[in-house]
Amino acid sequence: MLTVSEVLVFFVVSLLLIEFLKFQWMRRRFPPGPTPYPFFGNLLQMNFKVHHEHLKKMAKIHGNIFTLWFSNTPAVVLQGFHAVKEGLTAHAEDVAGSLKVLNLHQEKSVMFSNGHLWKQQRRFGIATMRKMGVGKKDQDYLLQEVAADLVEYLQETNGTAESQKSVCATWWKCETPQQDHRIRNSCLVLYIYIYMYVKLYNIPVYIYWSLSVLLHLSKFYCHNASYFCVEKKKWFTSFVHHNFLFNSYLQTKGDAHATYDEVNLMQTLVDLFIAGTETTATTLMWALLYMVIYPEIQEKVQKELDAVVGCSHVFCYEDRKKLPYTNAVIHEIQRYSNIILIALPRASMKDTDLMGYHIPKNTIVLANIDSVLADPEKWETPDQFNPGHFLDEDGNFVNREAFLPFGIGKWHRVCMGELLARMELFVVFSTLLQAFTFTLPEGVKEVNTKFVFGSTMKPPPYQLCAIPR
Ligand code: HEM
Repeated sequence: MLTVSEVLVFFVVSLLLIEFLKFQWMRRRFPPGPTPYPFFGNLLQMNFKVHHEHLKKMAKIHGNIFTLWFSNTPAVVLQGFHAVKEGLTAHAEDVAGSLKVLNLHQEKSVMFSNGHLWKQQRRFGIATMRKMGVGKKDQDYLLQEVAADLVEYLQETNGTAESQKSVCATWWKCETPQQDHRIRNSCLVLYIYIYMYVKLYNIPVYIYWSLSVLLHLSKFYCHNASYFCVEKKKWFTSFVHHNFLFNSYLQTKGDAHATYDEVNLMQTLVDLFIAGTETTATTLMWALLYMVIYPEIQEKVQKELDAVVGCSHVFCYEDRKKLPYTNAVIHEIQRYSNIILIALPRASMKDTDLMGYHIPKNTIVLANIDSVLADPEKWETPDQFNPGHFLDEDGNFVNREAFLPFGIGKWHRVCMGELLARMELFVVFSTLLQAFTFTLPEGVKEVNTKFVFGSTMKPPPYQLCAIPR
């Protein structure tokens, strides 16, 4: 006769065995991958997070396309340039679904929508950005203003250094009321938010300030943001009502299949805030950190700026063509800092074949951008900061096909703000390096460059000095 505990053990073992066999049965339809454990899938092997180092190890064992199980949910990972390119261009239409198809998100706006709604919102967003001057001279002017304000701000904050005008404030000392270091670290990000986006979208400063603070400090992401929109709808609507963007949105109403409504509008704005603010600001933070770590590269950039355009030049995006070294450094900053390790998760819209494997409909597809930007088959020195990756033997700028920090594909889910971001990075970075030399504060010898894992990979908190040139 079996005791109660023996029955229990038998029951648990049978359950585990059934789960294990179920996994094995389901796995046969997917690309290979590490063995999933009952209930957890591969979560235990991954320490419950998708870390690029884990993915690298798994790709070595299972190849450039493999399956991970998040509990019972399979995700196909594309690793390295060829797999990512094949998945996101040759099969772009098939894997362009957002996670809505898996019922994980409410379908609204751009990032988390599909089909007609996504196309219409995305097309509207791109057209509106163009209308507002993105990619044109108008945006250059705005960015020049932003950059000039930033320079002025840095010049003014030299108060903390008693003896020297030359030592400008260490950046986190800008006016933060709280002492929480995370808030202090956010300061530069917020500062850049305000200056860039207030001007680009023509919205009153205090709105951007409060929204940025809310988004950033309260971790007001995704569903929280929609909650925010719904709860604060009246307030929000009254402010966007006066805005150019809202007006142009309303003008497009009247189409029988139109997806333009206030909730979509607000969610699109939130998407643009989230996707467009932290990314560029984080890249700029890496940019200055690398200039401090590689002073010889900083010096070379400054020499090029001085020789080609001079010290009082006001930069526009077109200037990049005359400044190949500076342009190469900015590209290398993006490649090396690699702030978004994995593209937005997508889902297969139908059964499809990818690199010889069958991918069933509604499977999550993760394109590992990090593995592309550090693909040893595509970069001469993937683990080194080397602007030479983007220069030919004569010092001319060269584009590299594996440079995909914005994703890939002319239309399908590739970053909507790529041009805007490129312009921002070029104009702000060049202006700052023309005006200042960045160094470590006195007494600081070492800098930690191990990124802080989050929605974007940020540098750890650091301090630097901006010395006027
Ligand atoms: C350095 C700056 C930036 C980087 C590295 C970056 C990178 C990316 C990446 C990797 C994706 C996912 C692409 C994919 O899944 O294939 C993305 C999507 C997106 N980005 Fe950016 N981005 C940047 C700046 C911006 C800016 C300035 C904006 C807007 C003003 C923006 C708006 C968006 C939107 C709306 C999406 C979702 C597109 C869709 O689902 O159709 N991004 N970005």
